[in-house]
Amino acid sequence: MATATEADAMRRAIELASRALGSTSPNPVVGCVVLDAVGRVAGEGWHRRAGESHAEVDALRAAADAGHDVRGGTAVVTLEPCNHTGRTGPCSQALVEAGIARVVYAVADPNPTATGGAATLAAAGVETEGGLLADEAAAGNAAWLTSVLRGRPFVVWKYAATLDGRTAAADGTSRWITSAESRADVHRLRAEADAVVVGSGTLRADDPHLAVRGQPTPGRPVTQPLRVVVDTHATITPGARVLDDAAPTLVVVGEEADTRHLPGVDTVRLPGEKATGPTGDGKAGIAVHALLGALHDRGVRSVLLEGGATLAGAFLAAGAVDRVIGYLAPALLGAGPSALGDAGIATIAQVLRLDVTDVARLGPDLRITATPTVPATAPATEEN
Ligand SMILES: NC(=O)C1=CN([C@@H]2O[C@H](COP(=O)(O)OP(=O)(O)OC[C@H]3O[C@@H](n4cnc5c(N)ncnc54)[C@H](OP(=O)(O)O)[C@@H]3O)[C@@H](O)[C@H]2O)C=CC1
Ligand SMILES: Nc1c(N[C@@H]2O[C@H](COP(=O)(O)O)[C@@H](O)[C@H]2O)[nH]c(=O)[nH]c1=O
Repeated sequence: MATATEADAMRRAIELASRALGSTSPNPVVGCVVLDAVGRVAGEGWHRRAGESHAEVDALRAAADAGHDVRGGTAVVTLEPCNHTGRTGPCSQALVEAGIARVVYAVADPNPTATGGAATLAAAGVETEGGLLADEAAAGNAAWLTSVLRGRPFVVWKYAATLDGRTAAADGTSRWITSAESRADVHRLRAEADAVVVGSGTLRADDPHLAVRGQPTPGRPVTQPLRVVVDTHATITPGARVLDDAAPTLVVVGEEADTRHLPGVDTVRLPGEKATGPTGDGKAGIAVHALLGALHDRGVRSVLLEGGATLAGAFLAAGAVDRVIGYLAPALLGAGPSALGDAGIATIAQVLRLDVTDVARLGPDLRITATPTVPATAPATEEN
């Protein structure tokens, strides 16, 4: 049974892990607090980016640097210590060698290549306990856990709308619907995501930049996401703002697209799919799961879908939205595009219900975070 000190240490480890959101893919975020034999904090650590030290090794090093003896102590870690030698050595071995007597972890590692750390520790005589604050730790690692379990990135669909659900005015103007506070929060979402995705409609309407501006989270280094434009017919022009060098950009085009006007631009050709279902208009677009598969192959574990309504509808119809974040401004437009296009829902019996997980005030606006009550689905690929 974990102690209150260990629970406090786990809360701290979850906070430490969150500092690296957006920086560790394809790895998880992991935090670790090492307690000495009498339960004092000896060292803290977290995994900062793929290829760098894992959280346990980072915390052991911090303890050693501070001159603390951790023999007979306890490692409290948000994810089961890994058991494999990747770019760094196995953490289970490092903990054994440091003389750690007990390991408390939150979430078992579902990754087939890394799992088994708890068994290795137990075999070496280390007491192990899993499951402490597992729900909180899993929520902090939702993107990575989703990507391991579903074989595609975790998708957050974000939109900014008036109270009557409009995302632009009738003449197409949209800057700005939401407040400066809300927009700063969107830059935090971008920094925490591996990729930001928009459709070609948004590209043409807004010429968006999509990079992180400023420093959304004080004290945390800014990581830029991959900017992704879904543009079947390669309509993007070389002068588009999204093609500057502020962050990498990937242009996703159809198999037949002519990309000769885009020398030096990173493009990927993907198969199309026709919108189906009772309300589908039959127009071809890039197949959503092929898109997510291609991003996954590039190490993308979390996607921020920033619109527009048409692409968001396709993602929802494909069961590929895991979280919805709506920024609602106390303003009315009455006309103009709505937040969501056709999502293949034809009748009220098919309505997509959401659970609200958070409501926050950002300046004058409301931010509502919600998840589909029916979990988003795995990709419809042959291996599933
Ligand atoms: N306030 C907000 O939060 C936001 C507002 N907006 C506003 O929304 C409007 C643009 O939205 P919208 O016109 O819906 O454009 P989208 O950004 O949703 O782009 C839609 C286009 O994406 C391409 N596409 C490629 N694959 C797919 C697929 N599988 N499913 C659907 N589309 C696909 C299609 O064109 P093709 O196949 O030819 O490439 C399609 O027409 C603008 O007014 C913009 O200002 C946009 C984003 C956020
Ligand atoms: N109008 C609007 C948003 N619009 C979104 O922001 C994109 C522009 O990004 P950038 O060019 O990087 O500033 C645009 O294409 C659309 O996706 N977002 C918001 O948070 N609030 C707003 O009021």
